[in-house]
Amino acid sequence: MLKLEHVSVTFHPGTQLEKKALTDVSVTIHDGDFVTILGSNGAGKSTFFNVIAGKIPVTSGKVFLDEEDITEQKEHIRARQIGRLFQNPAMGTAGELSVEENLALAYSHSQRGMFSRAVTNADREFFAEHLKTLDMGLEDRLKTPIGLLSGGQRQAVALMMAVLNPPKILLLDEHTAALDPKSAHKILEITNQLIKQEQITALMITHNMKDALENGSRLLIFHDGRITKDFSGAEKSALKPEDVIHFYEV
Ligand SMILES: Nc1ncnc2c1ncn2[C@@H]1O[C@H](COP(=O)(O)OP(=O)(O)OP(=O)(O)O)[C@@H](O)[C@H]1O
Repeated sequence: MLKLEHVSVTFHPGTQLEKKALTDVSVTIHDGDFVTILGSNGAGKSTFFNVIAGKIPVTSGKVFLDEEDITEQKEHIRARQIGRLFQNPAMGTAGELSVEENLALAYSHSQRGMFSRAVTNADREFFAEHLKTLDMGLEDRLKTPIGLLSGGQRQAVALMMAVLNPPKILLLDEHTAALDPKSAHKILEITNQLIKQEQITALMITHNMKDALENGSRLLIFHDGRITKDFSGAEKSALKPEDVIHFYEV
């Protein structure tokens, strides 16, 4: 369970550049939730993720993961329990290293808290077995430098890197936005498959309203640094794009 209590973030406080990015955000994300997140540009969605990941400090408020207060915990420590994917698949993967070396780096860090690119035969088999479930032929490209893969293939590997040792929380930060429609669809399909298979608690920021409505079990809408709507269950299922666009302004 992830809980934010009265979290506010103000950038450059007390200066002319002062900007309140989050204002008194309180929310509980339950185990097994798959939360999609919508909101206009500058609404505070990425700041919300940065607070959860420990990339930026809160100005006030608290963050708890499974009852543990992680408000002051450093980003690299949280990274063992909180996975994150970005719009650009190049972020979080090392282009010059092979697919299997990238997987080994992620796996060793999540398992033992240290980075090792060494790959044993058992690792190779384990990685191939997992990649096979994606049905993209990536199990035959273990030795390929990841920088030579297409954006969609690279994002699929990044996704696998994030879930090989399933994190408590998976943050998906517009992770399909830079892909062509077919690849974006495939990555979203794989995302759903892995979340379900590994029972991961996930949050996904998207600007694609259809994706936000058709995926996940809960929808949060951000506006001006606050969560202004929180839909789940049948209420979420009944939502239509024309309902949602109205909430961007509220
Ligand atoms: N490091 C920073 N320094 C100063 N202001 C910032 C910083 N990061 C974000 N902001 C500001 O905080 C507000 C919220 O930004 P944030 O990136 O969280 O919005 P967002 O909802 O993710 O937007 P988008 O959909 O455009 O990615 C914006 O006004 C932004 O300009």
